Amino acid sequence: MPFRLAKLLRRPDAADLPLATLQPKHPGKRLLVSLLVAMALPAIGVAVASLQARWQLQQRADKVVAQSIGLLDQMLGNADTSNNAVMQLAGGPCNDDTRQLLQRQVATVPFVRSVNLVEHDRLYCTSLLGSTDQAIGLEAYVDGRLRLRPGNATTPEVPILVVRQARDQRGALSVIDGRYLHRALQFASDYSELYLVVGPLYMDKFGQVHKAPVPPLPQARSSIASAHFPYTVVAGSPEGSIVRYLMDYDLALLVLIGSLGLLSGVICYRLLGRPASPRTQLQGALNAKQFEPFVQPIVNATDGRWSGVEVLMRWRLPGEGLIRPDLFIPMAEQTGLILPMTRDLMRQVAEALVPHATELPPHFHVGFNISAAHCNDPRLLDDCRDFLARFPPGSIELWLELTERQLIEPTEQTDLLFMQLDSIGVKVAIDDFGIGHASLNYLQRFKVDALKIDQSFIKRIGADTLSAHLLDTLVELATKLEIDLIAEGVETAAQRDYLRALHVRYLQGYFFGRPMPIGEFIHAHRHKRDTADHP
Ligand SMILES: Nc1nc2c(ncn2[C@@H]2O[C@@H]3COP(=O)(O)O[C@H]4[C@@H](O)[C@H](n5cnc6c(=O)[nH]c(N)nc65)O[C@@H]4COP(=O)(O)O[C@H]3[C@H]2O)c(=O)[nH]1
Repeated sequence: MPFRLAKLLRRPDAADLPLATLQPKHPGKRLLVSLLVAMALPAIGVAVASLQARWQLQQRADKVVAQSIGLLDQMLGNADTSNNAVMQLAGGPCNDDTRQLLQRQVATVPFVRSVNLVEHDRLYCTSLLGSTDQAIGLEAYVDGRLRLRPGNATTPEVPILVVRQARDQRGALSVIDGRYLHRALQFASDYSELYLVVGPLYMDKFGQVHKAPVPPLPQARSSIASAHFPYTVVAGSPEGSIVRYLMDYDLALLVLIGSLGLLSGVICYRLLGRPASPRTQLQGALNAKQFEPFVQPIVNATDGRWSGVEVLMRWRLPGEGLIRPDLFIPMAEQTGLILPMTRDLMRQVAEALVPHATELPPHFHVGFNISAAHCNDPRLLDDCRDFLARFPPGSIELWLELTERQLIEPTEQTDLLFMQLDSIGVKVAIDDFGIGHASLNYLQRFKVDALKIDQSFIKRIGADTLSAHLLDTLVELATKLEIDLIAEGVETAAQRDYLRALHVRYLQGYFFGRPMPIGEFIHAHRHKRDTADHP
């Protein structure tokens, strides 16, 4: 099998594995968000409509109270006029002339039903009956001026409002018919109540008089006390009036808003069900710090000691576990996100390794994979400089491994970058060497410190003579160019022995250790050092 084909079979092309399949699934969250969106619009709509209804009812109540007060003050003012007109008769005889004068007031003054004279708190002359003798019940008059009654002896079913005027022991009483009062309270709408309150009694909008406290009117309440007489007019709406108002006037609008809310919830549910773009997913994962470094030991072939690590990125996706890099690295390279992802990886590795730098052998290799995009990004130099600066001098060697997944176009800029990297001591290795045609170009163009022999060559050790020859040739090439060799994918003792015999300097593979979190690596390294266990 040609090597390139073998390589493709070993590692599926990430472009064929849509990143969307890696998307975390949160059906509950999706439903919840959609429900919230579906409810948001109706909730706002109902809140606005309620506010508007409340405002309209309040405006209406204020207006109605002012209108009623205006009309009632006018009626009571008329009664006062009648009282004034007959005051000089109070205490005098109640003869036909007196009665005629009283009746004249009734006939000429609007709203006044009867006019009466009082002496020593007893009614002794009325426009209706002439002479009489009745106690007026002064204590029932509010401020000695006004008395609301559900009815009297003449018309027990019809409420009356008595307006009193008195001087010394004499006085006049003018009576306003309750039916006029009732008219003044008819401005109230279906959604509100309107009360005329006189002392402990009140009249409602139906003309009924009640001896009880005014019922609570919690919504759109308005009340005005007359400036001229001891009474108050109260308007307001009982609990539930706003809902009734909305149902009567805004039902169609509310149904429309509800339907729009439902529609937006359905749209939201479908949108949330759509996979996010790979870039969005990767960016989200980067923001959520879901990429983390694993390290795989690189072994010195001669003595079996761990002389370095290759840093391999892992994506810890909630609900999915660890994701292999070949499922997301190609997309990260295509979107350019590989640059910030690698920067973050370098930061994490430095943070985790620096505290243990003294435990590691001197010039410990730390290798990062870099892509074509890095080679056109001048910040790579700063990132490498920052990384090295965090370690004690001489404690580590920073290696950059170039792959062929995306071809590096050699330009003046890349030449300069590689020169600068070399000047700060960064080593460059060509990854997966031997399987792609660009490897040799890289070798010619860039100053390369090491070649990593691709795993496919190692796997075939002992399988056929052609592979053995190819491997020998690679080793010969590296020796001639005075470049270090690293063999990756070493899985058996036979492979190790073969590579040792060829004087390949560094070995990497499951035979020595799988990629692992840095904490685990430090632990394993200590154990190896203390037990001198070198396979
Ligand atoms: N069968 C077998 N496999 C072995 C053995 N020893 C090591 N491996 C695997 O071989 C791969 C070696 O890394 P690579 O060739 O640079 O290939 C890497 C590298 O090209 C890329 N990659 C990983 N991390 C990064 C990164 O941070 N940046 C970039 N640009 N690429 C990365 O993803 C590729 C795959 O990485 P991994 O899945 O970690 O796979 C790793 C490692 O787990 C072995 O004995 N047998």
